[in-house]
Amino acid sequence: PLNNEEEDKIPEEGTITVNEKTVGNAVKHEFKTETKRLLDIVAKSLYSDKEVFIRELISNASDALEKVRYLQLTDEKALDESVANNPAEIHISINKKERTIIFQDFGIGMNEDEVNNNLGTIANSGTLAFLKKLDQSSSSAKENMIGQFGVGFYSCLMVAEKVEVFTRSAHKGSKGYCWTSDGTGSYDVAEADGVTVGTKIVIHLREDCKDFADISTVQRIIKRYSNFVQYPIVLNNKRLNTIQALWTMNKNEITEDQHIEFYRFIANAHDKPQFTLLYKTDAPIQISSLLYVPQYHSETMGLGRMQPGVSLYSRKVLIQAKCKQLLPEWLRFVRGVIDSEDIPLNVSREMLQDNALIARLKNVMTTRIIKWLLEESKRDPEKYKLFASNFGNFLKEGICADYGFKTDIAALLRFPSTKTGKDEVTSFDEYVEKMPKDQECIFYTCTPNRSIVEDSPYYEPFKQNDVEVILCHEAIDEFVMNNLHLYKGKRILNIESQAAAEEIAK
Ligand SMILES: Nc1nc(Cl)c2cnn(Cc3ccc(Br)cc3F)c2n1
Repeated sequence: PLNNEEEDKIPEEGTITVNEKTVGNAVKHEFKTETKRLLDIVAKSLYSDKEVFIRELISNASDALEKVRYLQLTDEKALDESVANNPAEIHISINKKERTIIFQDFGIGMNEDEVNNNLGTIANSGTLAFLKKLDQSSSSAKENMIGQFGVGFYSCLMVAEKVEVFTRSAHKGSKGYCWTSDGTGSYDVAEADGVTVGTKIVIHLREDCKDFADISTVQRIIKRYSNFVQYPIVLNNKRLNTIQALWTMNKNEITEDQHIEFYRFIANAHDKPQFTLLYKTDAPIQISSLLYVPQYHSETMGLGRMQPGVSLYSRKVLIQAKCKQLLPEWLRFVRGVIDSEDIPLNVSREMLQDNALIARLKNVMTTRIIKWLLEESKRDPEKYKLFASNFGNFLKEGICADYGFKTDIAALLRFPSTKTGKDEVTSFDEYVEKMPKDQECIFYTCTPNRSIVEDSPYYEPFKQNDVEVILCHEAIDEFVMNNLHLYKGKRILNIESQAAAEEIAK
């Protein structure tokens, strides 16, 4: 929610005027049937909530700015002179009275062909084929860029009773065009004068979508989805996006204060992170991630179950906040961002459920997080001991619930034993390392405290043979040890079991 002075700061009235004039007659085009079907699919299912049209148009504008900046660097002389004086910004202007929201970018713009084809391109590849490709994990970034441009734009037809697009390509000598449609069956294209290089999209909102002409609604949506877009987003003359997408920077460029600020922003937290991981990889999928382990967590204070806290981004644009499918439940204490350009921007909440790519992303990230925690345990054993004790329950849940990573998670556990000092702990690896050569099992006992073990008859033979016994004080430990059952080939036995009595009698 906006606090008052901030609300005051943004003028109510939009500042983008529409002075373009069409020249000559408009050419009417029927939407190809494929296009119409795609329109329906997009309007009805592809987007879980209408508000994402703002994200989509901002993303198109950002891509368009990227393209013109690239051309300025590589082929300056091909560009219209006016380009050099245009701001590399995205302007959004809303007008409550007229019920309009206008997006203007000073990007690469479109020529007549693109105006006609960018919408058609994806429909040409067939609606279902397109949607299947959208869902495929292998689709490369450039492929879904087309999808991005085309489908993204469609989304504004979900909220519009009429759309006017004024665009002029940045390439020297290009004419300006005006594309208009009410999203039903056809669209008009006409040449236009007075068009600035780039693209201006004037959306006349439907009655039931007038909220998108409300300043605080639009500000909230932009902050939520597009807060990390690399170009300034100016809403009614107020610059919005300020926090940098830290995860795209290099590790040594980021200060600890930036981490703390970013962590508090994305985790909506007030503490500091105790562990930080900046992880990027290009194969098997492109991932840029910045993850944090909080200092504290709410489950110990019985304040209810922590909600998963990692958000899914694609090229700095939010896809899904606190996405449940990104990590297994037992890692719900991890906070941060996972950004993958291979995820189609338009993927909807439903598609995340069984998306093959998401499942692979989850596997890669779970493996990397376990490795990260193991590294932290070696970097600072004392600090890690505190983490293992405060967050041990999450790890133990991972062993009981999460197949495939049991042994790796077990290596992260820390327990006292009959050989550790009072406040000391040991690990399975340490236990196995210290074991006599001929010992083949790991022994443990579940006991409320250490002193009870000393007098236990079961412990007697282990004491005699100076065999270390792991001490488990938590109820869940019995399940953990049973579930684990083996650690690196060593059976894990409760000293009260028959098997243990046989082992120690050898
Ligand atoms: N902002 C922006 N800039 C550029 Cl360069 C392009 C290229 N395609 N698109 C999507 C799109 C396609 C057709 C129509 Br009509 C409108 C529209 F937004 C773009 N949007």
